[in-house]
Amino acid sequence: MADTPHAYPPAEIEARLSRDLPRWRYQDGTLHRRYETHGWKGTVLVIGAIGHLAEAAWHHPDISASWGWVEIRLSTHDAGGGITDRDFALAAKIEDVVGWQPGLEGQGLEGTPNANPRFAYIKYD
Ligand SMILES: C[C@H](O)[C@H](O)[C@H]1CNC2=NC(N)=NC(=O)C2=N1
Repeated sequence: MADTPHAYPPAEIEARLSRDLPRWRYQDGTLHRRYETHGWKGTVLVIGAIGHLAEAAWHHPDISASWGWVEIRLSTHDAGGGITDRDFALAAKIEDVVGWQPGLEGQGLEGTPNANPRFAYIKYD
């Protein structure tokens, strides 16, 4: 049986979020993040991306969604619902991938033409 991962106390969770994941919140015992989108297509694409990351990580968030938003809640079942390194690691990867704007990185990728409502799909915050 794999060791039970260490669960952090609230004060450490808050400090780590403030330092590393400022757009995430410690809410109802979970690491919580809300992403806004321009509509259903964007919402489904974001869910799909997070779904892949979760399966690759073998660590799965609770996901809720509607037309223009996706909410993520992370905790570790194997630690009785506590917040562990697994949650912070997956949250960081999700934030990197969903928030990725290659058009701002000057590496040759144009990025989504967000100024055009026909193509914009994530509301970057
Ligand atoms: C049954 C148990 O959920 C699984 O073994 C794995 C996969 N995904 C998981 N996801 C989350 N959030 N916590 C876990 O402890 C976990 N464990």
